[in-house]
Amino acid sequence: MGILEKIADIEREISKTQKNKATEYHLGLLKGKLARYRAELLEPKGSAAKGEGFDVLKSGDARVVLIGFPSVGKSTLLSKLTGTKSEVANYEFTTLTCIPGKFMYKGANIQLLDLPGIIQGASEGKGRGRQVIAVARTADMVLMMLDSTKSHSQRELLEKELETVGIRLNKKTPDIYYKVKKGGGISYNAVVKQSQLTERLVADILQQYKVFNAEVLVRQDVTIDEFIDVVAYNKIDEVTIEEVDKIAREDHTVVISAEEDLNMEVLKDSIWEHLNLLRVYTKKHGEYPDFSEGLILRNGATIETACHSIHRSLVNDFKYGLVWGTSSKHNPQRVGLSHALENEDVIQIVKK
Ligand SMILES: Nc1nc2c(ncn2[C@@H]2O[C@H](COP(=O)(O)OP(=O)(O)OP(=O)(O)O)[C@@H](O)[C@H]2O)c(=O)[nH]1
Ligand SMILES: [K+]
Ligand SMILES: [Mg+2]
Repeated sequence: MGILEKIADIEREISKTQKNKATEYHLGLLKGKLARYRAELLEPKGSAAKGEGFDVLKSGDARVVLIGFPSVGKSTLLSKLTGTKSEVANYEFTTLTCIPGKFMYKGANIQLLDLPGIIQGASEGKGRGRQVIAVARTADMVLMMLDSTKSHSQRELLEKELETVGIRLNKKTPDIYYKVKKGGGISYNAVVKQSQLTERLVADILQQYKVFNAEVLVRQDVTIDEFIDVVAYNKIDEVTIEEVDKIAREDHTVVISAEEDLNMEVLKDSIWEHLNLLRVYTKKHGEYPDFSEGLILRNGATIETACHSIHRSLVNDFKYGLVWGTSSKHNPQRVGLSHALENEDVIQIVKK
């Protein structure tokens, strides 16, 4: 009998078995067996090793990837947030490939990817570890998901697993460019005013990597806060209010119940915050801004970036821009292409 048939057999038996005290033990055994077979399906063999079903086209303004141990509720969350159906079941390894969905928040189109649960040893290729991790690398943000009913050591285990493969949590790669030189020490150049980074700090960090001569260019304000990831603790409907309160106090944590629809807006908001996207509104001369639509831009965007996202050739016709908002010194401020935009700015482009 093939493995798929064995799985189907057990699933049939589970669905036929009435759930009560007397059958509890038997059902437990069946679920364990099912999880083992499904784990086998996950082991890369032959063509499956190439990662079929994991190559999902990027779409939207940003990509968020769900990573967590089996059965924490990743697929439940995907279904809830995006309306895309991803199989949900109370046994491990229900999801075997990458399932994409998308949701809109504050005008941004966010792609959310559901993946198989990762297991300890994923970093060495266990389960679909390699494929899952390869997908995680393409993400703008990794959303770590944990089960509130399980031991708190999970968080550390998961972080360790990801750090082993170089997905450094809470430490998003900042936009720093450096070129190693033969001599001359460290030459440091920041295009944007730095609130925390200093030449000395950069030299110290590089020294740790045995780099003593390099040309360093920093293109954004590198702050510690930018490196923070979001951890979602699911199934809070299953634990006491005291427990929820305790978990919620951990850093960068959102407590949710995907099934009971608890705190979904808070989660979406943390995702938005974490992605560091900007929403900028455009207006035409003599008209009110269109607040129903906006341009979704990356952090660090300028008037030039905004022009590109409005129309390919707009930059060629650009005379000057007008800006109302927190990035302008007065309202409106007349600006050039290099003016850096901030969230909720309103802009008007004046053509030649
Ligand atoms: N009580 C409770 N149960 C939940 C919640 N979210 C998911 N579940 C249940 O947890 C089980 C696993 O959910 P899934 O969404 O399949 O979990 P998963 O992380 O996608 O699992 P794998 O794909 O197998 O790794 C199912 O029985 C869900 O009904 C929740 O918020 N509260
Ligand atoms: K599951
Ligand atoms: Mg799943």
